[in-house]
Amino acid sequence: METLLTSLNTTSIGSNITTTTTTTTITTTIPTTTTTTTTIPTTSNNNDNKEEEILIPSLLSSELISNSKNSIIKQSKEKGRYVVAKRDIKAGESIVFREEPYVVCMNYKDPYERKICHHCFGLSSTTSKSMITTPDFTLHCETCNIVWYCSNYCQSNDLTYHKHECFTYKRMQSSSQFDTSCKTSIKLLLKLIIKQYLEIKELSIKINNDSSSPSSSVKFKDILTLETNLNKFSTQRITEFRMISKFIEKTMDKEFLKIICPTNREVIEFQNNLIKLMCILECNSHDISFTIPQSTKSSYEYCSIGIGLFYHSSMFNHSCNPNICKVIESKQHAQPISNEMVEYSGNFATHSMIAIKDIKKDDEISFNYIQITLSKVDRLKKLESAYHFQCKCSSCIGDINHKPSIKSHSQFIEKYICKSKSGNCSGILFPLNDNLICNICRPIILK
Ligand SMILES: C[S@@+](CC[C@H](N)C(=O)[O-])C[C@H]1O[C@@H](n2cnc3c(N)ncnc32)[C@H](O)[C@@H]1O
Repeated sequence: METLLTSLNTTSIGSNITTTTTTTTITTTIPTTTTTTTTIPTTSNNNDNKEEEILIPSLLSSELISNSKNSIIKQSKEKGRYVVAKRDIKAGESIVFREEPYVVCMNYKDPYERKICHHCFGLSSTTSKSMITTPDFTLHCETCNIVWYCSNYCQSNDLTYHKHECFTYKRMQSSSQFDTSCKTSIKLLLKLIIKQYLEIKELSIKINNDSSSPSSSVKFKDILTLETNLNKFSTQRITEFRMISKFIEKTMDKEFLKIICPTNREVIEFQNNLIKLMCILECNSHDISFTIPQSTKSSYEYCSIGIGLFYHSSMFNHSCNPNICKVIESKQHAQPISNEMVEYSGNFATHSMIAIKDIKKDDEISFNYIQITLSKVDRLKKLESAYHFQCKCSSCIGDINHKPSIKSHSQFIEKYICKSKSGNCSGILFPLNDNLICNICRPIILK
């Protein structure tokens, strides 16, 4: 069968920030989505031809974000939902603070797959200056040989997911049907399905125990409200999605599938849902990128090592002239948490959306899904093919050869690059409570 070249590739929705001293690039990646018609409210019901902006307070997503003191969600027919500043926001402030991924996975066959824990995303060494000399983990799944862990703790916690995905991983290795990036997307898709399964199971336990502990976190039903752009994908692409869907259905544990889709009708729904989920992942997933130490002294490279789906961060639209960027709290220094470091809970792929410019109340808050240093023609082409929209941002309207200024990015980096560790840490400082913290060396730096 034909290889799915670049299938479900993670096109980055992200800001690219490059430092001069190190090669740090902050890239947020939201892969393209396909939309499901039912759950996403549109403005078209009553205003078919009007480009009217409306607030959508009743929408799940906006309920989840409603606690934000910084932003509110609006919607237009042309741009779908988008985030708007509720008040003046200063450069350096966090817009969505410390959002943990709903699902996350390491890239398939990533060069660093044995040096970054597949569960917590912590690095195998917190001191090594070079990834070449950083030791490989020894703990791994001996059945599939795809997942590697920093500790028994992470391995046993990951089992909740891994026991359901291991067989598919194994089959994926010998399959020539899909390319590497497609296999990464399949990994993330599996996590999404397993998460759905775990939620169903959790719910039934709660019902049986008559427990009503409320949970405020993002749920699978919220994920289904993300943009899918379903009708905008080519027939060929949907055919590719169907192949992936069949592969997953064939390789996943039958008992497991029975829980998700107990009836025949639900099996068909499951197949259609997989297509929808693939669309959602394409339009909404983010690159997980870390600043990785290189062999040259004080040199770092920002590398994409995985992908994740972040619900709240998926509400931000793209602009080639962005006013926020995403910073991953790479937990490279997870283990040696000392008294002077913050207590950390959560996944190391947790990220923050940070203002890189002063933003005025009522301004749209957006970041760049793709590299803004590309030419306008290339940007428009990429956004259209990967995210299914025509960019009409200030940088795209006008001169065909115009390249957006990256001055604001460099200025931001200048100000928010960590200068600790004899001035060569090169992490990114992000706000935590009333302080700033470096995403690499993690000492608190008072604002
Ligand atoms: C991550 S979602 C952003 C939120 C989305 N608008 C929604 O309603 O859920 C990405 C999708 O939003 C739309 N989008 C993002 N930026 C846009 C822009 N500048 N203009 C028009 N549509 C945009 C595209 O359909 C894109 O695939």
